[in-house]
Amino acid sequence: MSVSTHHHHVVLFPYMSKGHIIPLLQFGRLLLRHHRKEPTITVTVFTTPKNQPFISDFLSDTPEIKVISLPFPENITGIPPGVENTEKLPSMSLFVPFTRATKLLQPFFEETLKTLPKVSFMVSDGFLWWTSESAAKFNIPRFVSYGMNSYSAAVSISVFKHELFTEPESKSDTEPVTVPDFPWIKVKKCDFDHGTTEPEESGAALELSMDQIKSTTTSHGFLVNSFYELESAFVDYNNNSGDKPKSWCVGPLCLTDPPKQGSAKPAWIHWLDQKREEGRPVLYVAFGTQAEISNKQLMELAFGLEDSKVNFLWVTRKDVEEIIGEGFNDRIRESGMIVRDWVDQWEILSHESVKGFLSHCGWNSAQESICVGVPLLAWPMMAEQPLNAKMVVEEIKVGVRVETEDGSVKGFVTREELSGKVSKYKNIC
Ligand SMILES: O=c1ccn([C@@H]2O[C@H](COP(=O)(O)OP(=O)(O)O[C@H]3O[C@H](CO)[C@@H](O)[C@H](O)[C@H]3O)[C@@H](O)[C@H]2O)c(=O)[nH]1
Repeated sequence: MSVSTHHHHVVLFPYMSKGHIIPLLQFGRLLLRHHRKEPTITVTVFTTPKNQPFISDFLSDTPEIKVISLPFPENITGIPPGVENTEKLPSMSLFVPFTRATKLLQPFFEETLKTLPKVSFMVSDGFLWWTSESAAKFNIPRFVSYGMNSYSAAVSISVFKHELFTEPESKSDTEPVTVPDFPWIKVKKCDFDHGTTEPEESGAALELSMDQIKSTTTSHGFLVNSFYELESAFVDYNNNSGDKPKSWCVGPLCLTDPPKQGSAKPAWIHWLDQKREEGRPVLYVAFGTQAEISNKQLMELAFGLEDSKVNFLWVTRKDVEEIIGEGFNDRIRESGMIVRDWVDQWEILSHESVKGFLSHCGWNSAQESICVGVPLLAWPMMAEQPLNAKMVVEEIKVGVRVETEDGSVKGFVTREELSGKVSKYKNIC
């Protein structure tokens, strides 16, 4: 198959986690939209069989994007058979073996590349470090994307460059330390999640990070799902520190989501409509696709919401009633709705009834909330979420932080803290 010289073919390869898949699919949509008048671009997305249905469904408005599945590796120690997405991992402590296993896709990826029309450029996830080797073999410029914003990248780079937390005796987990390149920002060691708390696993996690960083620095560019005006000082910092590829702000990618096409309204939208008619503001509660919340913490959250007397729509992967026991659902029948389905979060956040978002501050969720003008109650749990929460609260000033009992990111949040913050927050939103 040949293509004209004016035609571009772009390959997208997202990491197998919905928080990473969604923005890259939105980027694919954006590319096609720019070339709608004169279709001169084709887009191919690579994934694995169990991720394909979600991707095809997400792209149902854009059937011209081709999706190719490569067989996900089998018999990986610790990874249950059939798990091809971090959402299905029994624990996020398996992040390193799961991510390492993706390298076994490389031969299939390269065999398939040979059969495709010439690729103009590739955007692959930073976690799939090995795709930069494939790109080099085929002479394809590779752009890297991690799904994170420029603020968290810049703060992490500065902390790493100045070795802020490398001296073992230097800082406790929760002691605030000034970031040298951004003296108005203070961070704590626990703001930087290395994916594991086990010392024997931290070597493997560090090695994986180093491979990912190395492949990033040799990439052609860095795509950031954000916009320059939101975090210009941090975009400039990233682009002025010399040795890395230039970063390009291509967001907010959530704005590429197509308008709803007259499909039947789900029950939670009806519920939000009803709250609008009653004139009751609603707090939306959701923690993305991979946060791990213990049953004890989940109960405390439920009681905190109940105590605060706020109207809330809570989207969760857990069976709240089974964990809390009978009675809770009856008590909150008037004020709360708990949903265990996949929802259209953008549709919920855009609803007039939703006046606040209790969020883990995954970057997609935080940016979606910023875009629709819904203030955040920031409860970061892992990955770069503590930095996103800091940005939202201290930099953009569109949120209030939920504090843990011991000040650490992984610490416990009490019902009193939650109900207190929700009440305080009700007054500002
Ligand atoms: O029922 C649901 C659940 C989620 N979403 C969407 O799924 C995405 C979730 O992404 P995000 O809010 O970023 O959360 P995570 O899934 O936790 O994201 C991971 O990936 C992000 C991007 O790299 C990181 O910022 C996070 O720390 C990391 O946990 C968002 O677009 C949501 O709108 C839905 O539409 N419906």
